[in-house]
Amino acid sequence: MAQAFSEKVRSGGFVGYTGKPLTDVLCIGIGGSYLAVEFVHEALRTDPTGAASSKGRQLRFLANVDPIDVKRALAGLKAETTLVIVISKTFTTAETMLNARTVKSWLVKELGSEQAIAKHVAACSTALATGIQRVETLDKTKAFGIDSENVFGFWDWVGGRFSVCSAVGVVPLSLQYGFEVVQKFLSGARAMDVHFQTAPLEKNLPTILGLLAVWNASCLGYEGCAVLPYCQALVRFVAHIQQLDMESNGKRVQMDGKECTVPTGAIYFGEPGTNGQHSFYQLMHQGRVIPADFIGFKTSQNPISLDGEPVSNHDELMSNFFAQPDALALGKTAEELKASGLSGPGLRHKVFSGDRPSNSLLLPVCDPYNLGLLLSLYEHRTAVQGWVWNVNSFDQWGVELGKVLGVKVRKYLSAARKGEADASGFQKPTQPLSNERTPARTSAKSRIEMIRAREIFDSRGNPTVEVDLCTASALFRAAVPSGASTGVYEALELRDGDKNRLLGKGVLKAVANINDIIGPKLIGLKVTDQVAIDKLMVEEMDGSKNEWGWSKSKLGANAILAAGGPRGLVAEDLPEVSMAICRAGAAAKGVPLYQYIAMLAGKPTDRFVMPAAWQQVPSFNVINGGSHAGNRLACQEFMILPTGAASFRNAMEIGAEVYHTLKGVIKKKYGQDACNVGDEGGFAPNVQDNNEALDVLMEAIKKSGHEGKVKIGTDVAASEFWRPGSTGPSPG
Ligand SMILES: O=P(O)(O)OC[C@H]1O[C@](O)(CO)[C@@H](O)[C@@H]1O
Repeated sequence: MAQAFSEKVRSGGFVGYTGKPLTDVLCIGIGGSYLAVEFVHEALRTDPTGAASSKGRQLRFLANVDPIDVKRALAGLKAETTLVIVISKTFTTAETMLNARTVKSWLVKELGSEQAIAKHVAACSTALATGIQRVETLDKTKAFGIDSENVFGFWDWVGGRFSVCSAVGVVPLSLQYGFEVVQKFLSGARAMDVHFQTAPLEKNLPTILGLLAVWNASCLGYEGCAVLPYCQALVRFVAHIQQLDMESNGKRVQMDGKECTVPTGAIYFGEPGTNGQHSFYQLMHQGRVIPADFIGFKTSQNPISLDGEPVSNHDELMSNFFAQPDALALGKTAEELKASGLSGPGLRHKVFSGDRPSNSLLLPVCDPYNLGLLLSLYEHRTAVQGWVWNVNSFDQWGVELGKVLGVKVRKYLSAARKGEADASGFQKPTQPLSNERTPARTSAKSRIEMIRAREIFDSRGNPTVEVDLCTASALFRAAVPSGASTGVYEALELRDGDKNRLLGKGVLKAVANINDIIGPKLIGLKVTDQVAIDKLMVEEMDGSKNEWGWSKSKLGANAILAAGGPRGLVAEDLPEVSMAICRAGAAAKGVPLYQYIAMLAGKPTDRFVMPAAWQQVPSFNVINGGSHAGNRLACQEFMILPTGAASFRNAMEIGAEVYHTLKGVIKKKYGQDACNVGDEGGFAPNVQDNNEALDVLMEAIKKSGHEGKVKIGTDVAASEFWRPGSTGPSPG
């Protein structure tokens, strides 16, 4: 079937939707439905027979679900002349099916009709193998629009990584190189099958190689295995062997379900020689012991001999092929180095321990037949190891968990793009990553889209941090109070300490911490996830602590506060309340800020002293003491709150009237100079104690005619005047 189809396509008997011959083939498949086919294709590309039989044709692969791979695979292809082969044993593999749908949409767009799919898409699957699967898979391929005539089956007991000799490899390779070339490849594979089946064990190559692999991994404990083809045409061979061996034999339990008692499998890697020599061979010679397979060919696919050169280019290559295993095995002792005249401190660096195992496989030439031999040799070698270890080399449960979790993440991403999505089910490191990865930032109102900080100056001329936080719908701005007084429980704000600028009080470091560290981590997070965000900033990103608790000294309390936790109370039972995020959170919830903060703190709002009708009571800071003034008053701030006002406007009027009446009272009692104001605009008369300040204030309230409508509030800043061991406030 594959032969007839490939011949028809190659001869122009089967043409595309617009009647043009199909000269280009794009294979869509992954893992075992891709790697070996690409390896053989790469190897045949420069084989003279392969090169001749594929003239004017292209074979390409699309495996990775990364859309970049789509771009690369389609670059320069014309839909009219392209035949797509969807290769999937199950016809369900997520990456393959998405890539197939993507390319299908390209075909339909380019060719202008869904009908084109029957002419431009074929499939290799377990479609025709057994009754049930035939029906199931043919349904799937049919639903995709593929003509059942162009579905090529193979047996469902063939594992993907062992499937290149089935339709999986035969269809695309025959299309590219002609069936005759592929037949030679198959006969090489068959010859190795027969050898494996019939040769006595001591001469049985796959058995010997398989046993050596077990010996190296399980008895000698070597974890790696380097596959080193001295042939550029085998550039994708190692990738295939990596899957073949690691997916087959990297197992934890044996066939009977019991735990494996020895390590199984190995870490396969490699590069064609001599490239690898200039890369990882250093470690193989003087670092870890890594068993290696050297693969070489007596004759090159592309022989070159230059006049005047001592050897041909292939001989040059093969000199390395022969030299490297010797270097690994024999090494070089210090004595040998000394005997050759070397001495001094550098000598030890030139010692090679040797005794490093390797196999050397020398084949005649890299042609279709020998490629078949090589492929089959490694397939059987893989099976031999599995039998010794008593593991099932033909299952791959290890890839399942990631697939299942991938489905969960996919669901999350899909929901996040549409609106709300909850990342809390993921591991901690995955949560911010998945948020970062969701640029739609989902529910426009509630996701942080941008955070930008800057240095500003407060009313006292002190630099402080201001933050702009944007969601898709609004900008929320917060500036950090930069206090004159510092409570002992306060977290530690970060100042630049550069005495040449702003007396060391600059906050450019804190600003940079927001712009470069905090901000990027918060993009995409929900503004209503206040507690989690504060925890993230305070505990994970900053992480500093002092005797009182989280001190925020690393990133700076001022940096964290602008976006995150409060100026500083480190007491554990207080919620970390962010300013900018908090404002955005309140807006997202549609409640006033005070109510939102109370909600976060788990506190009721019924005792808030504000009329329900207008919600906000201005608080006027009218008498200053403590660190805010140079008087003897210990208490830092006395405030008036016009809670009996009829409206906000009325409250402002009352506040202003009391304030100016107070000025008159103070002037009369203490003189004009007592009307000077303190740090925050309150008067700073030279009163002797707190009671006297309250008396002055009460007099002003009465005099202004607002008695009964105004409450008095204070911010005493107690830790500024109460020192441990002292018996009372000082001063005043
Ligand atoms: O051929 P399918 O069914 O698309 O599967 C592709 C690959 O995915 C795996 O099942 C898991 O990686 C491989 O074993 C297989 O080769």
